[in-house]
Amino acid sequence: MTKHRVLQVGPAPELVSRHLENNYDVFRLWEQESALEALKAHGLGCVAAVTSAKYGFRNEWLDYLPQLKVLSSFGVGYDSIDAAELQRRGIQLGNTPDVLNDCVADTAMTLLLGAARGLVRADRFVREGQWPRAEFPLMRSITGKKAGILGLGNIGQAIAKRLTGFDCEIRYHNRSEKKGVPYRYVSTLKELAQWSDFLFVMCVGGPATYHLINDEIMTALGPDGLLINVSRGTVVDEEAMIKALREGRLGGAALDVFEREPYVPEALMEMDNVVLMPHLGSATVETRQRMSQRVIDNLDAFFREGSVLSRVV
Ligand SMILES: O=C(O)C(=O)CO
Repeated sequence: MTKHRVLQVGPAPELVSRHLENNYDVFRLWEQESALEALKAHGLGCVAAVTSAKYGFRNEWLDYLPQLKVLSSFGVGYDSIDAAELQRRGIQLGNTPDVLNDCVADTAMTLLLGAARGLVRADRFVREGQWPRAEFPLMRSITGKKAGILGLGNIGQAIAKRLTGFDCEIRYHNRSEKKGVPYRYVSTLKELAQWSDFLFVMCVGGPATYHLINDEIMTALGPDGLLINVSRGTVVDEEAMIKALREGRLGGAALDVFEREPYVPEALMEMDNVVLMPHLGSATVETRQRMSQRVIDNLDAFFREGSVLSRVV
């Protein structure tokens, strides 16, 4: 039986790459000198493509992929892919939701605990031999505090569940109120920020949420407030955040995502009240294994049954 031709946009985890090599006729786009030229020459036969939230997918490629029927993407976020354009062309898009909820929520808690209690600073303090000579500053308690969540989807709810264990009071803001959740809805983001000690950003990325966290929101969160972002860097106005942190209008920031990854502004690296992670939200062996399997299952299900399992469009 002839194998379906699959366009692989970027390097993938071993499990995915091995499955593709064993079951499909793979065209490895990232190894080509010019993606567009390569697609002009070889795109015609590709019926499927595999990418990730990180590598995304460019609309300009679609003109050279007339037989493309399905795109399977590694990651829950798809702001780097134009889902509406795929839908318009009748191309299915599959992603990897749910299998990473707990892991991303754990990352959010790691950032909260690390930032509020000064873990990174304290580690540096010990390693640099400062302990015998100096007093480490008092940090902030977590238990019983007010936690706001922007975006109470499945991951937001997994964060809320963890915060409950710390006796935190939880409120949230979404585009609309969510039925059947035990947390209070706040109708404006500014009001939520004003109320919160910690504000978790867990909404989707893309144009609809671009710079939702702006100067006004950070000022509302205030000089003792902590901003935690595990969604997309584009949701936070990075320049405004740096200014607010510098001027003491925002207490601190704990960030897994940035506006121009992997570039992180120098100004943030110099700040003691900032904790930085290189987009590791779902980066554990167990979770990446489950995400890899979903990428494979989405693709195989399409060819077996005509529909991906986790369908975006
Ligand atoms: O899956 C995604 O989109 C992520 O960014 C996980 O960190």
